Amino acid sequence: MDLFESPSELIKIPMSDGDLYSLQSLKFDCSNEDLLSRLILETPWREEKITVWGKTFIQPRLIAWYGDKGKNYTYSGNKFEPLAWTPLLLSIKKKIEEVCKKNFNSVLLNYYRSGLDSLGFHSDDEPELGENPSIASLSLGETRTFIFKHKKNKSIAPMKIYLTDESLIVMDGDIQKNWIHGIPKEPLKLGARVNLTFRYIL
Ligand SMILES: O=C(O)CCC(=O)C(=O)O
Ligand SMILES: [Fe+2]
Repeated sequence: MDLFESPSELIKIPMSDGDLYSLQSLKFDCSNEDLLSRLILETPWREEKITVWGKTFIQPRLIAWYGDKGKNYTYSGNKFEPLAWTPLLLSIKKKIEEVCKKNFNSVLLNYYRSGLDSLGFHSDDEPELGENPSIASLSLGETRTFIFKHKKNKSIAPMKIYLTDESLIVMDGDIQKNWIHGIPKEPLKLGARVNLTFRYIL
């Protein structure tokens, strides 16, 4: 084995009450830069609304939902019928399934146009994901900060993870039951980021 080769397997990140894994760098057949620009250009991005305490806001990022036919999904009160898989997304899915040794049947794409885009704290605990879902999340482009906060135990400090270009994280086990996660705004960051979260819908 080449000692300087980056690991090709997921590494467990120590965390209480949940399972979190990461892989620093996942390479595809085309460069990750090409992948990022193709995803930005070729995806039919949607702006979604979210209603909080009776007030409706436009979510500060764009999204797109792909998956197997019939695998509908409710997210932030919005119901999604998935778009049909593209060859590009299927090839990314295949690679991620090999690394994770798991199958996925849907993917949510998030497009953060700049550091002004963000994602509010939430857990991915919708019933259609089942008891302890495995969610594999690929990052392309600008590094953004992923913050986990424990839901009940305030003595457990929040955890910060830097989601760098071409990194993969996998959330598993009880993580959605015990933690919320989000991506805060970082107004000084100008670069775009696309995130793909692969999920298995029952
Ligand atoms: O953009 C990210 O890395 C997080 C995405 C996420 O948590 C979600 O889509 O549920
Ligand atoms: Fe999430």
